[in-house]
Amino acid sequence: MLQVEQLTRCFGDALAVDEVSFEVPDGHLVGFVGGNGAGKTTIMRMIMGVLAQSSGSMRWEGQELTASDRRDFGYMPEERGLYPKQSIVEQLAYLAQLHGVSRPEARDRAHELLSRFSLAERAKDKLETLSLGNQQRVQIIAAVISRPTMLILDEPFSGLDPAAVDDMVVLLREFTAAGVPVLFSSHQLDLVERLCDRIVILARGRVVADGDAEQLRRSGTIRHRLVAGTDVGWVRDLDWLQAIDVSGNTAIVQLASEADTDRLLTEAMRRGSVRELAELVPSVADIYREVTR
Ligand SMILES: Nc1ncnc2c1ncn2[C@@H]1O[C@H](COP(=O)(O)OP(=O)(O)OP(=O)(O)O)[C@@H](O)[C@H]1O
Repeated sequence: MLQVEQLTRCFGDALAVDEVSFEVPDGHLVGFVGGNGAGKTTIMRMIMGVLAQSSGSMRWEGQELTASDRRDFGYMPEERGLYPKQSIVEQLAYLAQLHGVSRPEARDRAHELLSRFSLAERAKDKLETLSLGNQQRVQIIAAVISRPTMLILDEPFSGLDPAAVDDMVVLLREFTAAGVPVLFSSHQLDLVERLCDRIVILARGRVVADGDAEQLRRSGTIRHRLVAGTDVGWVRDLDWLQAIDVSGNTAIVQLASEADTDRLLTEAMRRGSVRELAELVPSVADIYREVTR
């Protein structure tokens, strides 16, 4: 498990990361979201030791995170790091060899991963001859080829087509199933909501929400939709609820308490037939907008 505690980073007078704490438990996929400049890349760089923290600490398996621990981490940096003019399979195999994998085994792994990402035919090509999305697939392979103990991936899904996203999801799930903690950043909130065991939302260098998708969604403002057999304009006259949107026989309302659901249903039935009274739980994207405002 990786634990980040009170991590802070200043650039001159600017506070880029402000006392950030969160955990990436073993076997968990943690999604890191936040607007441009929220601090995601800076935090990942500090975890990887590329950038020093101004204060705070990081722990790995309960002990202070060391350079030796980090050598076994797989990292996909924002500034993608491979050589454009070198053969793909050669540089992937070389990366695995740097981690002590024998040359034949390293080449086998490279070929296997390339074929999983539908790039078997391009193995001997130079990286720069691939499309950007396919280069991205190779960057992902580079992060995982040495079978890391932890994965830190800075926007690994950006630029991938839906098939590559699916391949990537399967791959990440294999790592988490083996107990590896995975932290990745993304702006694709639907994907984060669907995939992650835990979501950490950052705004202006601070953690503004942290939990699983269900916890986050339940923490937001829950509204109700009432659909009646006739016009529901009368909802606007009730002073114990907030009418958000009323149109014809449908109204979206915000109730002060759970008990008011029964009250609204009774009121609606007194006035005619009720077709639907449903809870509208916000999506993670709604929560994101609410907490990063
Ligand atoms: N080397 C640096 N020197 C000065 N300021 C920096 C440096 N690196 C990052 N920052 C500042 O730190 C803040 C956080 O930037 P960071 O790149 O971590 O954000 P991010 O959440 O990864 O954003 P994005 O989604 O755009 O990639 C920004 O205000 C940025 O300008």
